[in-house]
Amino acid sequence: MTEKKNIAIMGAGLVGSLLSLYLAKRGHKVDLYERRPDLRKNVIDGGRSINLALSDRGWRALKGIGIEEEVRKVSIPMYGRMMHDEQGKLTYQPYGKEGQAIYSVSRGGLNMALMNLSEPNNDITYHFSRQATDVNLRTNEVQLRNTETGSTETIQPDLLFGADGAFSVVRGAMQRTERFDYQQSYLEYGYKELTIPAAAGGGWAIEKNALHIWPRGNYMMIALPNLDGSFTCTLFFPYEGERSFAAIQNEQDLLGFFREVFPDALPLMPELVQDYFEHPVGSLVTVKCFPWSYEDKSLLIGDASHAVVPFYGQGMNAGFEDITVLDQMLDSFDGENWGQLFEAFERRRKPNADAIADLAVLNFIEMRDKVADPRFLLRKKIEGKISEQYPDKWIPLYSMVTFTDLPYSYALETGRQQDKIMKKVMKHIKSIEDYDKPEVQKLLEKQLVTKEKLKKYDKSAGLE
Ligand SMILES: NC(=O)C1=CN([C@@H]2O[C@H](COP(=O)(O)OP(=O)(O)OC[C@H]3O[C@@H](n4cnc5c(N)ncnc54)[C@H](OP(=O)(O)O)[C@@H]3O)[C@@H](O)[C@H]2O)C=CC1
Ligand SMILES: Nc1ccccc1C(=O)C[C@H](N)C(=O)O
Repeated sequence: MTEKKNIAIMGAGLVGSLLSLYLAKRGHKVDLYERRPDLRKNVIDGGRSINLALSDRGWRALKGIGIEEEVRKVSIPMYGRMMHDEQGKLTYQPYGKEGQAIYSVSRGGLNMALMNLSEPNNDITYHFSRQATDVNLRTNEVQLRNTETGSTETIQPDLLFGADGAFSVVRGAMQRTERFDYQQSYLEYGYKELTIPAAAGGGWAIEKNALHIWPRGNYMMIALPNLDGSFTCTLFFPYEGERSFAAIQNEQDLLGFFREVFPDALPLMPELVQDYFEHPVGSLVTVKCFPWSYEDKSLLIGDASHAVVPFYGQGMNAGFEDITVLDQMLDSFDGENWGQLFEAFERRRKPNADAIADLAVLNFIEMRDKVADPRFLLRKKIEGKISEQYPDKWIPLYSMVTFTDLPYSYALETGRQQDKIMKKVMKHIKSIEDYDKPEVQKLLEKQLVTKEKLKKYDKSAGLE
């Protein structure tokens, strides 16, 4: 049995809260420190939360502590993308096979569910309005400031987990150590949260079980359904340029722009002007760093070690998968050398974190631009056919990422190979019927990734 440790987790976001349950389950005493007040008692400042899309990796981690079913009840399945063109005409692209979906959940709601689940556990204690201001990695001392009273205190846990998000203070301390790699990049786009309220008679004003996209080339708006009948919309828009946040200065600019490019959405958005001018513009950052740990004392997890842009809907899922992997590794851990465990963990997760970061940026181009192209949609249909015909040899990239636990790095690499094959295949395709043409079938037989090859991925990079 592993020695019982006093563990401190910085940040009680989704990853910190879930991690606390997994660690307490193993008999450790866990204290969480969160700079925000208790979100169950306070309304958190609105206007800056992109809706979450839970998919298989996230569900697996929730299942591990037995709350999958509870969360499923408050989530809305989205079976595909619904594209709205400039005339309001709709096209649809399913995400996967029949019945496969990603699930819209509210960040606050899920965070609260995790907190409520932890609270009765005597080994888990939440400390709200406590901001970590400095960390001494060598002694594992953390300075905390009470954001309500201004008082300060110092804690010294046995183990420290940095689950304090993209701008992690724990990581900040690691950045000041020798040979710490750190890279941060911002997109030239920001986002603004807007709303489509529930329809007048109740219910959803547009298709409930889809993720809506208004793809417009170099920018887009999306909408994800909420339980109360509303949709949370997010406008992803350049900071500068002819069509940009900078170009919209007043109500007239805003309404003129929406009338022209989102004509079917405008009548559904009575609060548009207020939302737009009141809500801040959020920035879109990718953070890559290495290592993620310091000796046998501290480990970064979730966004603190790998913040990604939201376009694949995988940020939370990747953070939750960190926990699944760590938990698996704890199964065979002798309880002795935490430093070794942390190193093995970061080595295993880093290639996957890098891969999902890159995939997320690529998915922005797909969502804002490619999905408006009929050739792209045809290609997706053809891929669906290939996968139906050769289920062991071809899982589409989106499905590998979203509906399997194959390592993200494997998905990225295989996706690149598939892309090459699809370019050749599409030369012979004008309509879906062409799939059965002998030249297409012959090409596929020759080109297809073999069953063996599909299986041959580096297991050390991901789940076993
Ligand atoms: N839907 C959304 O709006 C967002 C979704 N996410 C999703 O959640 C996923 C998992 O995120 P996770 O890794 O949990 O990170 P999060 O950013 O969600 O959570 C980190 C938590 O730590 C708090 N925090 C930050 N700095 C300190 C500090 N110095 N001391 C104490 N607390 C601190 C943060 O407060 P604060 O928030 O005030 O910084 C936040 O509550 C992301 O990948 C993303 O997909 C993340 C952010 C926003
Ligand atoms: N949750 C999100 C938040 C912001 C932007 C995209 C998403 C998605 O989930 C996109 C989805 N995976 C898609 O590819 O259509």
